[in-house]
Amino acid sequence: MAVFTRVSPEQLQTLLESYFDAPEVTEFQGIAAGIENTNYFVSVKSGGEETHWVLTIFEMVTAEELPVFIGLMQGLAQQGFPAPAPHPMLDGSSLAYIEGKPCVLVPRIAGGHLDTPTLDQCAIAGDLLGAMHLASQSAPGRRDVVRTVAWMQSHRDDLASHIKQDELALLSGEIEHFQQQADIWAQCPNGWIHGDLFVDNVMFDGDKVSGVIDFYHACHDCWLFDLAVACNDWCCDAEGRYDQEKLRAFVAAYDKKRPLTELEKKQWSDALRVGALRFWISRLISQYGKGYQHDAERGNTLKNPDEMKAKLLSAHKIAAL
Ligand SMILES: Nc1ncnc2c1ncn2[C@@H]1O[C@H](COP(=O)(O)OP(=O)(O)O)[C@@H](O)[C@H]1O
Ligand SMILES: N[C@@H](CCOP(=O)(O)O)C(=O)O
Repeated sequence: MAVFTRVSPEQLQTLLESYFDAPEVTEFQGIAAGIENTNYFVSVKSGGEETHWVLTIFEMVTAEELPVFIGLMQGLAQQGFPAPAPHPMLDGSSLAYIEGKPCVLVPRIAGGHLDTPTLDQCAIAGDLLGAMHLASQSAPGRRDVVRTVAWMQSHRDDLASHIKQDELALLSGEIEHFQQQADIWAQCPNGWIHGDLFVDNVMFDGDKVSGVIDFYHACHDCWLFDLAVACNDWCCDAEGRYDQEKLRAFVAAYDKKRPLTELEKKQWSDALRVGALRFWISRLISQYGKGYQHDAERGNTLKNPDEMKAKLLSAHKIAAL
């Protein structure tokens, strides 16, 4: 369940009046999926037209952090990329508040996410990610990467007493390996990355992509990491078994859209390792970390860190492109 903030019909009406002329709410329903924010489906009639939206209330992301994400989504949408750009209010601003929390109203995307993508759908996602990287070049704003070596090291120290010795050794070794390659990563093409292009963040309506959601991990980083994070989910199962055909299809479609450099091709296995490492750490933090977000009382389901460890270990065996 993911409705952490309850909104009354009166509160919703007041909010919608800042977006629409004489709005009449025709649908208002909490969305069960999701683990971080509160989301509601909202439909509104205004000026004789009915429109469909998702109201996202932010539980973790702060009002100070949001403008850069809003600018990115709006910039991508202007380029024709299917990002649900926050709708501006009548005064032109896109960041609203409800119950003292920041919120946005975004267009409702048709369809839903896939369960297990096919080969063709992996190719579609590869093309989509390449398109996002190209389109984001003209998007405004900048957000520095959060999951740096320093971030990893500090969480490794917090996690040390919770995980097994061999896991701690693996974690430390991988962080050091990543750190030693800093000069190489600095030479890889970079820009805005989605940062979390898992299967559940790409919506399909029939055979076509209808939208991409959850841009709240987006930041400036190596594009190859974004490709790796996506492939670790789209082309690899929970036991860490890569599907080589899907991997080839995903990467080939991406490469066709945004050709990979020779250095990126060489770094492929290392990128998959870093991609898995970052999410292994974030899932461990959710489970054990200080001030962790996904506590059981809120009804959250923890994502299994072992899956990311398995992917990390398998990524060692993936050849260069
Ligand atoms: N723009 C949208 N259009 C349609 N459904 C959406 C939209 N945004 C979110 N959702 C729905 O809400 C769910 C939770 O959204 P998500 O951003 O993944 O939440 P969280 O960050 O809390 O995990 C998604 O799985 C999807 O079903
Ligand atoms: N995709 C990540 C979780 C991201 O969390 P969200 O709340 O931003 O959807 C994972 O699988 O670990």
